[in-house]
Amino acid sequence: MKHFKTGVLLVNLGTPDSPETPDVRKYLREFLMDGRVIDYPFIPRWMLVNLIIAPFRSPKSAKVYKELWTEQGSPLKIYGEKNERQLQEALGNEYVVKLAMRYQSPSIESKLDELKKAGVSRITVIPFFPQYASATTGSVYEEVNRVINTWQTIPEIRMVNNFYAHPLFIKGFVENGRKYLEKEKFDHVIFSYHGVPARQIKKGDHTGNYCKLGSCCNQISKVNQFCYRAQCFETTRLLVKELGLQEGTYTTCFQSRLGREEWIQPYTEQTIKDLAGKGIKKVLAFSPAFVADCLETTIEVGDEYKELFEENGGQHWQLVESLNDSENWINLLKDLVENGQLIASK
Ligand SMILES: C=CC1=C(C)c2cc3[nH]c(cc4nc(cc5[nH]c(cc1n2)c(C)c5CCC(=O)O)C(CCC(=O)O)=C4C)c(C)c3C=C
Ligand SMILES: [Fe+2]
Ligand SMILES: [Fe+2]
Repeated sequence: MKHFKTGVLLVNLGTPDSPETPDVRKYLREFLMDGRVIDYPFIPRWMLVNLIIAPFRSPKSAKVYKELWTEQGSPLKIYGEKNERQLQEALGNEYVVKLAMRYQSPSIESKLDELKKAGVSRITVIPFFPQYASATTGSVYEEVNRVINTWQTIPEIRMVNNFYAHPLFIKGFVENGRKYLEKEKFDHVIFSYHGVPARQIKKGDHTGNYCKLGSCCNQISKVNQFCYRAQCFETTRLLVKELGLQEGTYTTCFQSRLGREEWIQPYTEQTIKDLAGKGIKKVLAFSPAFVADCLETTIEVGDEYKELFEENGGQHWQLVESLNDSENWINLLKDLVENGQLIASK
């Protein structure tokens, strides 16, 4: 029997082409005009994005992107490109590995086209989001389907949905965090995940009334297996268990709220103020919704939240780096390609 190659499409969110305001504006427009990110009808979404967010936010975001940018470019993209090479090497020449970005470049369409031209007989799509959200994983699925639907011949496609409970994902963050925990004593550990609007979580509840965004998210069951908030809590539980943290010494919270709508809670900013107000002085911060360090980890958690903590009386704030180009991350990607995902934990 002849063997044909398998394609692997790695997809991260995307980043501006440069940290200059026009490129940041172009990125924000494409990103926020996605109906899964700002899920308003087209006209109100267009007005909000083009008349309010893009003009006012772009120069401010460009300023922080300039702090993040390195000589090689945006860390999110640099790590993604390195992961593409690392995974290709780990999998060998039976596979063709390509990296795409959901927004800006390189596009999903261009990379699927390259896989088609390479003659692959099946494709595994791995969105770089540990926890499923409609705004991220859902959006990658939608775009992959849109492109594939234009093809005459549609190959076998497998799409990884999540890996928030995968042992290698947990191991990666545990090993990164342990380095700090073994060196010094922290008063508290924060697990800060990217937030989403509360309404979007409720929209994803297929029963219509199970998720109250409260203690219902404290365990994963058949009913809420796709709840982003519940998946984040599950990641925390698994990390806490492996790290041996005591009850009351850690908090799960949600960062990066945009706009006036309610987002999932507790908010990271409020958590930081509350902890500092209680006399907590030393905090170790994990950001396990991201597999690569980016604006949201390095700048928001690493710099801005550190500043907020110190302004409120905190003394020491330490960010745990993401999986980036680590061996654990490449082993996890290899396992997702070869064995599929493990849904939830026991
Ligand atoms: C971890 C997964 C992510 C979810 C869920 C998510 C939801 C989400 N994000 C916005 C708005 C913005 N996000 C921005 C940056 C950004 N977001 C993620 C990941 C998730 N977003 C990443 C990896 C990044 C960083 C990219 C980088 O270049 O380093 C930004 C842009 C930056 C800024 O101006 O603050 C916005 C805006 C919404 C509205 C949303 C849920 C609906
Ligand atoms: Fe985001
Ligand atoms: Fe929930």
